[in-house]
Amino acid sequence: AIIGKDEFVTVEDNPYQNVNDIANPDVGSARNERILWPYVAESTTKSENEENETDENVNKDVKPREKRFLHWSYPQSPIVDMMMQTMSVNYSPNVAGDPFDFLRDSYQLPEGKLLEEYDYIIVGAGTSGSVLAARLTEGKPKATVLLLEAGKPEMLLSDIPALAPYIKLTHYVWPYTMEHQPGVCLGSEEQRCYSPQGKAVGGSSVVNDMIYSRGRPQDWDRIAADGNYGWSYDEILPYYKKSERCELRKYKNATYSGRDGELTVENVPFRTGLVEAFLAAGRLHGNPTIDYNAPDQLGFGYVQTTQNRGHRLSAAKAFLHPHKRRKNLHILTDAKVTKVVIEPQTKRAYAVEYLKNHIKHTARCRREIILAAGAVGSPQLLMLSGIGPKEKLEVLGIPVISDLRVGKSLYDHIAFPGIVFKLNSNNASLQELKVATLPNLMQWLQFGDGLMTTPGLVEAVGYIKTSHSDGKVPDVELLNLGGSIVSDNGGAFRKSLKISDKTYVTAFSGLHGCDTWSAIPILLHPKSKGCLELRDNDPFSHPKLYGNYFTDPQDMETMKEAIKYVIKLGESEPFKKYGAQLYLPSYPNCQSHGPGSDSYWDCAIRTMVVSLHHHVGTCKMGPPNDPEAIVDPELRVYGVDGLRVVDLSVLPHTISGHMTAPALMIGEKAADMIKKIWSNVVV
Ligand SMILES: Cc1cc2nc3c(=O)[nH]c(=O)nc-3n(C[C@H](O)[C@H](O)[C@H](O)COP(=O)(O)OP(=O)(O)OC[C@H]3O[C@@H](n4cnc5c(N)ncnc54)[C@H](O)[C@@H]3O)c2cc1C
Repeated sequence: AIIGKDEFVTVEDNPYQNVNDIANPDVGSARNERILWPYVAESTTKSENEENETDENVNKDVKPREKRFLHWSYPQSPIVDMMMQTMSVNYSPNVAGDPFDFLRDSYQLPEGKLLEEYDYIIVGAGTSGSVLAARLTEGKPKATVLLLEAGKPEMLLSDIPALAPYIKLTHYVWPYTMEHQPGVCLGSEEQRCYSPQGKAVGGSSVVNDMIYSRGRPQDWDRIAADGNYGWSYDEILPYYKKSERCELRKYKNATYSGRDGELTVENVPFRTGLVEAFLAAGRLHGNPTIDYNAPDQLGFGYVQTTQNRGHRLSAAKAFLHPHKRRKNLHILTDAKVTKVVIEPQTKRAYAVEYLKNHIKHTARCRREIILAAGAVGSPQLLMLSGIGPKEKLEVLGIPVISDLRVGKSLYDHIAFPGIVFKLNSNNASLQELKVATLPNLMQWLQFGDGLMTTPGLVEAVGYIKTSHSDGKVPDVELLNLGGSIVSDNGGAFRKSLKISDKTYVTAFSGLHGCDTWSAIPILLHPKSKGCLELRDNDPFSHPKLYGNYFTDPQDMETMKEAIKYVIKLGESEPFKKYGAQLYLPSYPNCQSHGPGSDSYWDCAIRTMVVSLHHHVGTCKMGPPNDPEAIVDPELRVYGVDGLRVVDLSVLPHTISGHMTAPALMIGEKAADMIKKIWSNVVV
């Protein structure tokens, strides 16, 4: 049964909800009994926006739950391939000496060897690079593409949404750490903020939290108004729609959603009751419950994710895996590009150097080299290849090809995961001991639903404008969790943020085993500007990343206001039934500040601030008269022929949302621009 507005599932009755079960009670309950999951939900709360939605309509929209084993559409490893499709072993290793290679997906060269020369070389099979490669190799005439990726293909474990925090601790990331900044990230290991990026076929989409959000129309219109033709919201919307296959329960027929793309966007099939409290608290404070990607509405909404029936859908799985046998698409994994080779006289990029199995290779290209190595990898490669600030390159002994301000701007979304409410309930929040069970794993394997589908605890997203916003776009996002930083008792969640043992244990260990709730405020448009520099001329060194967080004092004020807003939500009526009490951690370095005082929050923020790893701006896009621009609005590098950058590094500043959807959109748009330019050339 679905209960009425303003009523809530009581904590004692039913702490958890499985959305599919609610929609299909007949199918759901029987199945759940069989797979031993004890917390079968019977009810949920209707939001105000769901008033018109009859139970019948909801049920009609939701696909019946099916077993997945026998018809899984994109198997994840050769072993699974083998189990599901054939009885014969057709596996040959990708990387000699990698003991886990047999568990990973594999990308073999279709005819076993590389070509002498390619039409396009793409560096980085990440979020943008995957979609770009897929589009450039589809249709006719058949252009040849070499896609070079430093990381490895994904595997079954990276498919499980609940394991997102763990994946960030594996070799599927470049473990970048920001340079030390006094007074910031005081609670992080070595007092340095951690900012990993994905290193995998699929890039950061293999390690991210799967949240799908597109930013506000005004974000894109602002970018266009700065002289970037083709980037207004109306012009980019078709590219968002092109990738998307919208499977949202309520909004799949929205005009701004895509239905025929490869990237499934769906709600998480599992929710705790806490998300209803968050949305209800939002409504009480004037935030309607909406589709937060709707261009004309601002408010709170259930999280939308890049999952396909409860499995992570990385860019690789959506755009590369289905085309791995295309003869004109050659994908090399574990291949780290070290340099773009540019003819010094003509300034034309014609080859890349890369290392695979410790052997240096050169790959040549006829038309274009496209860097899609991400907001850290792409500027690093440009500078190693002689494109960057002259004075810096000369110091490092790198011959200068084009003197551009590469890396001079670096923006990021930063967040504060330290607001925790203690609940006087049992089983209201997600706790690792209850999530990480064999029955839950079996449920996920069989049906792709249940607790394993929760993406790093995130259940809803809200956008607000503080008194510091420009009035046009929200300046804060709230990430609502079905738990908090303590939900795994100091395990992968806080380790993936590199919060130090000392800080964590002193501040939070008192909450171990307790039910908790948290919402994380994120600064969407920090004014503080960071930068990126080469550490040296070794392509294997990590570049220096300077966050310069809170160097503009307004950022601190915005964050404090956002924290107060979350506290207001947590103290409002919908959370009363959970007995929610704000917990003020005693951080080791903040003990001289009265708990809850303004200076306490200042200190707490400086201790617990974390990066959301949403770097942008390092290869800024801009018109020719922009002295900071690295690429033009068609993403061509100024001063060099045959070289583009196609990833998030080109965005001039942050947008009001997360970054996967924009990275895919950039890949789609770039593919169209490139195809158009070369459309008259016969291969
Ligand atoms: C831990 C984490 C969580 C996140 N959570 C979310 C979220 O929930 N929702 C959301 O929308 N966004 C999220 N993001 C952000 C988003 O996933 C990324 O910003 C986006 O995917 C970046 O896309 P990209 O194409 O620019 O780069 P990437 O996807 O990072 O791709 C770059 C690729 O280039 C490769 N590469 C780099 N250098 C070289 C080289 N020299 N040679 C060969 N290959 C190279 C890398 O290995 C990588 O595979 C998260 C990011 C991270 C890291």
